[in-house]
Amino acid sequence: MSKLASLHCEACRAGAPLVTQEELQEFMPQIPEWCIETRNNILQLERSFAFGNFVDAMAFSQKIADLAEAESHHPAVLTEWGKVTVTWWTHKIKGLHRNDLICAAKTDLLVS
Ligand SMILES: C[C@H](O)[C@H](O)[C@H]1CNC2=NC(N)=NC(=O)C2=N1
Repeated sequence: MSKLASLHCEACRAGAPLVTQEELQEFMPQIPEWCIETRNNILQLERSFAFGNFVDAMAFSQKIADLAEAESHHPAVLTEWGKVTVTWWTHKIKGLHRNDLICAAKTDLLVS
């Protein structure tokens, strides 16, 4: 298990620090399948997962929901036939927080 995946989220609060470039350089190698996207000037972590059908995609989506509730940190999830796209960012600070890196790493562990 990566160091990131062993961590837990802290409570989201306005004014929390955005993830730094140094933190990105340190942690992104632990989540190599994830891309950093910028939408409406908000940095987001995004990865797609492939499945053989819709039922498996939905089951994986439920695992993500369970993770989100456990960490009180929630992604955007697009569930399609054979594909789930997961996007993590922190709404309160309109950008990336360490929580998002942690949840991306934990999301990778959900793939059976
Ligand atoms: C009250 C509740 O804990 C907060 O609104 C949490 C819920 N989950 C969250 N998830 C994400 N991704 N960003 C947030 O700012 C956020 N805030």
